[in-house]
Amino acid sequence: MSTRIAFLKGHGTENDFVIIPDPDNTVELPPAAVAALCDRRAGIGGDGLLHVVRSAAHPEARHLADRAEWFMDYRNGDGSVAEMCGNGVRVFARYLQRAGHVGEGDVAVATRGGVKTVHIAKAESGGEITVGMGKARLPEGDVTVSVADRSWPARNVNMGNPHAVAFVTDLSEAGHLYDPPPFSPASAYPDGVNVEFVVDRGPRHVAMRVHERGSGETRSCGTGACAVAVAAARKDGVDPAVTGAPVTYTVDLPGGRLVITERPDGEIEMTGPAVIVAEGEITSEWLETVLA
Ligand SMILES: N[C@@H](CCC[C@H](N)C(=O)O)C(=O)O
Repeated sequence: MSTRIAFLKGHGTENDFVIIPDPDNTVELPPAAVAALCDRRAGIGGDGLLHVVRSAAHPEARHLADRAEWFMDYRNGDGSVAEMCGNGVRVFARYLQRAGHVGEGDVAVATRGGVKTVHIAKAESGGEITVGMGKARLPEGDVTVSVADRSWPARNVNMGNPHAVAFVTDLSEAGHLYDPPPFSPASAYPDGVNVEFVVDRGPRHVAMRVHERGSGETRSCGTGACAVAVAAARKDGVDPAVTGAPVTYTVDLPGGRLVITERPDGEIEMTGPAVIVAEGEITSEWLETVLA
């Protein structure tokens, strides 16, 4: 018997996602199914997938159910699991709003990186979505990233997921980011890394490209933009914990603009657009064929 699985498609600054609403956690999504759904030619297409599940119905989030009704079970486009997705959690909140599960204002979302508070602004004030991303960790130690025969020193920044931030003189320097940029030492990122290449655009303003772990080069990465803002601030000699004042960076990405503020207590907020583009149904015959 054929069943149909509802899906939506959304993006945040062109970091795009297949969204699978599944409140009771009944849809099986093995890595091969996620990769097939995210395939841009033979599937729906996306940098990643947002599996929308009630926290109480998911073994990884049950313990968070009293703090956040919904769990973002995030997957990369290759089917791998990641701790956090900054654009994804904003698109996730937009889906909850569209489905009538939440209204404008604050919503708590459980992620593998902890509970995040997402604020949906009123439509009349632009409707942008802000997420409290938590604090950055800056592990000590030199890191190097390479593309083809070029190498750059990079800053190790952890936003719940791992990042290597390399400042370059021109964004074209990194060439084609088809493959994951090799890094050293291997011990810096035992589970792989997202790599950002960054240029200055002016005071508190940078632009970046990113190669995402598990997805390839994408047009935006929210956790990456936060990692870049923190690395840029430290490079500019600014640490809100020392100055006692928040600092805001504008981060331009190929897919749009994100605004990142780091507060004196280390908490980081990211604001940007989040859009639902389409909705439809996946046929179970297709999924079965793909998984056979
Ligand atoms: N696009 C995301 C990050 C998604 C996870 C990342 N690829 C990883 O494996 O850590 C974002 O907006 O933060």
